[in-house]
Amino acid sequence: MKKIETIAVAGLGAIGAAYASKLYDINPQSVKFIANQERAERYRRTGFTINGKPYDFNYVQPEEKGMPVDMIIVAVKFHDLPQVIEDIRNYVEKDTMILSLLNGISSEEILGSVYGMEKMLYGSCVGIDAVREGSVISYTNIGKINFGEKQNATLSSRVEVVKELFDQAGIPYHIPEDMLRTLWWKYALNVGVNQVSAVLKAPYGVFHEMEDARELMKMAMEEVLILSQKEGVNLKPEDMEEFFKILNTLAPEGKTSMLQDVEAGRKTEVEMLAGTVMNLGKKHGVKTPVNDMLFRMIRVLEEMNQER
Ligand SMILES: NC(=O)C1=CN([C@@H]2O[C@H](COP(=O)(O)OP(=O)(O)OC[C@H]3O[C@@H](n4cnc5c(N)ncnc54)[C@H](OP(=O)(O)O)[C@@H]3O)[C@@H](O)[C@H]2O)C=CC1
Ligand SMILES: CC(C)(CO)C(=O)C(=O)O
Repeated sequence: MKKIETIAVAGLGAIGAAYASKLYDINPQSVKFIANQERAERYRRTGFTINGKPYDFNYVQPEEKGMPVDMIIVAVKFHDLPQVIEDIRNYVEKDTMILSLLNGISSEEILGSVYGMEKMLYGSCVGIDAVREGSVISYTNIGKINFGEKQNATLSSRVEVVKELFDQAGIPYHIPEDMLRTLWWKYALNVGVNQVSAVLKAPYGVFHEMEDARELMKMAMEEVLILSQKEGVNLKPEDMEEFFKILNTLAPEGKTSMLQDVEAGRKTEVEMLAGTVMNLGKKHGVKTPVNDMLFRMIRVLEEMNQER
C-alpha cells in the first residue's frame, strides 16, 4: 500500500476540525475539505479558529471531478451521512480508504454498502472534549482515534499507512484488536453520557461530581450491555469502569456533542443512540424503558428548539 499523500475531509465540526487541522499542519496541500458552495463561502468568510490558531482551509465542491484521494475522513453527524455519501463520490477511486469517525455502530456498514466494505476502515474517537461554537473550535484533550480493520490481530498494510500518517501528524491513536467491540464500547458510553447530559443540560463536571447523574448514565448504558450480549459483542459490567475513567479525564466545563446540539438548536443524533437501542430491543425481545424515555425527551427538546 502506498503512502497517503492526498486526504479529503467531510465535516469540519468539533471532531473534523480538531483532527484534520493536525494533518493540515504537516502538509496544507495534501488536505482538502469537501464543502458545498454555501458552506465553503461561509467558511471562507469566517475562517476557522482551532484552539486559538487561525486556519484558512482549502475547500473543494462535491461536483468537482478528477481529484480522487488516498483517504477520506468522514466526521459529520449521523443524519448528515446520506448527503455525505453523495458528496464524497467524486473523490473515491479503487484504492481510496474511507475512515469514519462518527459515533455509533453502523456508519461503516452504511458507507461500505455504497462504496464496498474493502474501502472502509473502522474508527471512533475517544477522550476528546472538543466544543464547537460556529467556526471556533476548542478542546483541552485531543483524546485518540481508535481505528483499524474490523479485526487487527495482525496489522494490514492499509492500517500501517494510516498509522504512519497519524505518527507524522502527532494524532494520538490506538489500534484495538477487535474494532467492532470498540465501536460498541464507545456506543454504550454515548448512549449514557450524551443523552443524559442533553436532558440534564449537564457539562462533564456534573458527571464527575454527582452520583445520581452517573447512575442515570449507567441505567441507559446497561440496556446496551444486555443488547451487546444478544448481538455476540459481549460488553461486560467491568467495561463501565473504563467508561468512567475516560469521563473523568474530560474538562469539567466541556459538553457532549449532543448537549452542544441541543444548546445550538440543531438536530441531535438521538435516532442513532436511543433509536438504535429501541430497534435492537425489539429485534431481541428485550425491554429498553430507559432509552424509550430518553428518546422521547430528546425528541421533545428538538421540537421545542424548532418552535423557538
Ligand atoms: N464533539 C465531540 O466531542 C465528539 C463527537 N463525536 C462524533 O463525531 C461525529 C461528528 O461530531 P462533531 O464534530 O461534534 O459534529 P459537529 O456538529 O460539530 O460538526 C459536523 C460538521 O459537519 C458538517 N457537515 C454536515 N454535512 C456536511 C456535508 N454534506 N459536507 C460537508 N460537511 C458537512 C457541518 O457543517 P455546518 O458547518 O454546515 O454545520 C459541521 O461543521 C458525530 O458522530 C459525533 O457523535 C465523537 C467523539 C466526540
Ligand atoms: C465521549 C464523548 C462524550 C466525548 O468524547 C463523545 O463521544 C461525544 O461528545 O459525542
